[in-house]
Amino acid sequence: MPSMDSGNFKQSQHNSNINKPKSEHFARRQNIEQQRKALPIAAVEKLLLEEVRNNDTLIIVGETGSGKTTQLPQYLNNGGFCRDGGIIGITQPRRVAAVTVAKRVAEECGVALGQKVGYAIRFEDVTSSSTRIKYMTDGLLLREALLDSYLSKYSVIIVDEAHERTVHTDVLLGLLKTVQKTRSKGVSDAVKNGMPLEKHNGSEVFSTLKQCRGKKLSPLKIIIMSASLDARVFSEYFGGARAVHVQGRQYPVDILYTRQPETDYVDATLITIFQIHMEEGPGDILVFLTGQEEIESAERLVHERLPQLSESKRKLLTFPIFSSLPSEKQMKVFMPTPIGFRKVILATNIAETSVTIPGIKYVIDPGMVKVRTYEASTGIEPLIIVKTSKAQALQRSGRAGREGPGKCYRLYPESEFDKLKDSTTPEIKRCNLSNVILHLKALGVDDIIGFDFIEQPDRIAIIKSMELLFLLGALTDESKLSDPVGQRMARLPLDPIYSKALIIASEFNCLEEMLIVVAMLSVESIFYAPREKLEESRIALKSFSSPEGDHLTLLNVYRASDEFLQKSNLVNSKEKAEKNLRKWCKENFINSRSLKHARDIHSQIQRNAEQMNLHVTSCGDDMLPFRRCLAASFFLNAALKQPDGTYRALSSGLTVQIHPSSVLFRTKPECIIFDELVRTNHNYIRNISRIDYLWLAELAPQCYALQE
Ligand SMILES: Nc1ncnc2c1ncn2[C@@H]1O[C@H](COP(=O)(O)OP(=O)(O)OP(=O)(O)O)[C@@H](O)[C@H]1O
Repeated sequence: MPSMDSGNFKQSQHNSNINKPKSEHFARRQNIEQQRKALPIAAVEKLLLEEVRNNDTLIIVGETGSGKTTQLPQYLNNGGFCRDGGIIGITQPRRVAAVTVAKRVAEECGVALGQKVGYAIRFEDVTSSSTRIKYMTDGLLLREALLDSYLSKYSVIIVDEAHERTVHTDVLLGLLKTVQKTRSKGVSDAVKNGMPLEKHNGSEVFSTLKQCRGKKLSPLKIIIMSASLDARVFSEYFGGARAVHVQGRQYPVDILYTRQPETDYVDATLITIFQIHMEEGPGDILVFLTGQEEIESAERLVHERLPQLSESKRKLLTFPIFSSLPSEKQMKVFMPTPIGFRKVILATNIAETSVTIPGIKYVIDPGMVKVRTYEASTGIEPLIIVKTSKAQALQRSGRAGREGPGKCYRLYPESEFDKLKDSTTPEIKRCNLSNVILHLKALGVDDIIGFDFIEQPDRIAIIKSMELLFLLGALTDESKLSDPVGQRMARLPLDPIYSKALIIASEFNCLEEMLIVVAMLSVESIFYAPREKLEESRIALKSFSSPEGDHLTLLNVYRASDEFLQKSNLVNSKEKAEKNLRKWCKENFINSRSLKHARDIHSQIQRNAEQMNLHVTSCGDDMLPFRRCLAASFFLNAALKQPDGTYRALSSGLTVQIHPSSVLFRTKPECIIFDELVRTNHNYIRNISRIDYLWLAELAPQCYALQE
């Protein structure tokens, strides 16, 4: 076993064990040490190190829970791959995995988080100059590449959970391939030029090289990892890279199927939760649902049914986890369950890979997932609920059996499992590519169609997205990133239309308003209207609503909540003021979780805007500049009223209808812009504002012209 670095342990300020009695702390460390030794991967530590030394690219496939994510980076660090200050970077598709795994590994190493072991996610960097093992999201590493195109501080990059094939993972793979080639070329050029090379860990290190701008670079080691990977695809992409399999799983997981298909999977989920609770032994339950609304309604239903149980059986706690939940709330699911209680975690696929949630013994998997799709012909990105792939089902069951034997209840017959797709369609094949293109252009990749993607995105989707970027002014006639609009848009972590709105809002003197509106548009449903209180919720909405539309209505809600919070802060503690705000939200039928998320996004994007020297000024009481600014940025989503009361979306020609939740549902103005198009049984448009038709030709002449 490699020796554990306990050097920082005693001085650590942040170490969670610091106040624990010595004996308790010692027992926990011993326990962790034993757990580490028992992991299947521990038996092949030396072998894996040899493989990494001998291969610049390695693919590792191993069962869920075998120890890949937590152990391999530690083995590499102990094996000398961080000598000379190199960092081992491990990417995860999701923030929650990056954070929780980093915490666990810091604990295993006995160091304070942010020292030897750290993490970085968008807007949160818990690393320091001594960090050697760094967990991060794949999106974050891509952003780092904008600042350092050689990723020169990394000696090894591990792309974890590569089977998920997020759009960020796919772009990252292409980028890493180029970086690896450039860095290796640096070495071979150095050899050609007779430059002395030092041998170290099987890699050559060179000290001065013009191509690398004098930076000390070693060839980059790339490791692709997952439990459910088609190793062949990745191996071929990396020119026949070596693939190794880590055998063995830690604890068995019993898989149970239903006899018949379920007609209502949410109801079947509730029945299964209570069945486990009543009939099975101790252990927490992890449930996979498709989204915030489904989770919140399942949570309500669990609480409605609890009083029907005997008093001793009512000790059931529910915890939701989905991506738009503020991170401190997400972290609650990782807290130990109080003695005598059973915890039910209602999660989206955010908890599907990499994470270990302590206490989970039972997993309920209805087999469904919500995905965004993209129709290049109309530019619509509908969210649809589809069946999971086999790879996802495997990952979900893998969340049980991490601390002991577990059970996974798949709410569909076994014959259905056999029919599932092996893996999920890569996101790059079903998403709007404008963000990817913006990013690649900012990285200096001009020929997008020629970029070496692991799987080529649809050509029409590329062309459509380029067209969109051109119309937004992000690309020049030569398809280069424009300066400053395109350059600035690439720096903002938002959808291109929102980025454009912020950039031009500073010219219209309404950036203060636009920052709020973009933050509010970035979260799921601010308003909620329970069926039994529809009339009351309508009255509440009226007190905020603006005759100009939903954007100004959202602005009114944000400002009213801000005013309330500020007043409350004057006479209360911070906690009390926040509690009062939640009460205020409830009274006004506002989703307090979504509002909190919007407040976080607001402070983040305001910081971005200030860093870019954009002027954060307000248009005051005159909202005309703000509405003109909406027209100048959302012009691609403009629509005109038809005689029958429906609308024609001007850029796609689609017939659309105003969603009943809009404040303009009854007024139906002549010309509008909208934020999104949702496809149910109708093409509904949501978040709408009234504009003047003439503004389109004036503010977006690249798209619209006045007819003589
Ligand atoms: N936060 C944690 N608390 C308790 N045990 C943990 C924690 N994180 C990891 N473990 C233990 O370490 C084991 C290995 O976890 P690790 O994430 O390294 O596995 P993995 O092979 O990467 O799995 P996956 O493919 O599911 O991500 C887990 O099965 C669990 O027993």
